[in-house]
Amino acid sequence: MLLAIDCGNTNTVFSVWDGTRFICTMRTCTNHVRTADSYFTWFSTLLDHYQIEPDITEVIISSSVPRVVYNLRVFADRFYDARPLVVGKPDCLLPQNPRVDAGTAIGPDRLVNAAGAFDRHGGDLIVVDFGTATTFDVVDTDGAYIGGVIAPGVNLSLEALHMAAAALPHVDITSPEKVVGTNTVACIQSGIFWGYVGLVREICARIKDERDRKMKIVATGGLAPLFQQSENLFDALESDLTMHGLTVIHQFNKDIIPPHDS
Ligand SMILES: Nc1ncnc2c1ncn2[C@@H]1O[C@H](COP(=O)(O)OP(=O)(O)OP(=O)(O)O)[C@@H](O)[C@H]1O
Ligand SMILES: CC(C)(CO)[C@@H](O)C(=O)NCCC(=O)O
Ligand SMILES: [K+]
Repeated sequence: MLLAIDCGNTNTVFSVWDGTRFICTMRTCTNHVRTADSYFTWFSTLLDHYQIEPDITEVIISSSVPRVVYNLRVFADRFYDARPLVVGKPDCLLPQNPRVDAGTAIGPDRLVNAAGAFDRHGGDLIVVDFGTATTFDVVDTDGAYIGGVIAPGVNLSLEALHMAAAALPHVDITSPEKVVGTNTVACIQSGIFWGYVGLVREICARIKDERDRKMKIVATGGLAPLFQQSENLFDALESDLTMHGLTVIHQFNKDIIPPHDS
């Protein structure tokens, strides 16, 4: 079985793929001081809890935080005797090569999203991911990642207001019914929610204009459902898009490099 690991700047997600479906998904905070032993303690405790005994033989990692990769490599090697594929490293090939400015270190999560979305929907896509950052990944007709947009994430924007303004409390995102808030919390919620609705609409419209073609908008990330329920901004909503992309990239590398006998 395959263990797929997606390390974002806020959360790290482990999912076990049995070849047909994800049999479990576990989430922890991203922390570069976490050791291989500590990942295993956390992971095996949850596997015990769910009474799952997966036969993990392969590991793939996508990490937006370069510093965590070392300990995850040690984790894969020590506990599963596996040499992980790491997205963005030269030995991890992508189904389609990205077309961006030379020297650009594209976020592995964006490459993975592009591969996962192309596998499910074909080309000419905008993938919107509501993570620590809100990213837009543009996928060309042939499935290549060709660039996109990076905006601050929803929770980051809420936190920034609280941090910078003495009188503004920490507020959780919600979809307000009205635009005009009649208290401080409602005013902030309105600014963030409707502000992001506008941001998503405007950026997608401008990408379609610039590309001069029809494009499908696929959304993922924790807050995508909130925007979809209220405003129907996306053509598809897929909570497992990054994990799916990891299985696609893993399979692609397996198919082109058949395992040795012996
Ligand atoms: N209704 C909601 N209100 C507030 N937070 C929410 C809500 N629904 C989901 N979330 C949050 O969304 C987050 C999951 O989002 P996701 O995994 O896409 O991004 P992330 O972990 O924040 O970012 P990254 O992947 O960059 O680490 C979780 O932290 C969860 O608490
Ligand atoms: C934009 C984030 C933080 C989103 O997770 C990540 O993809 C990243 O660190 N990207 C590097 C820069 C780039 O993608 O162009
Ligand atoms: K993410």
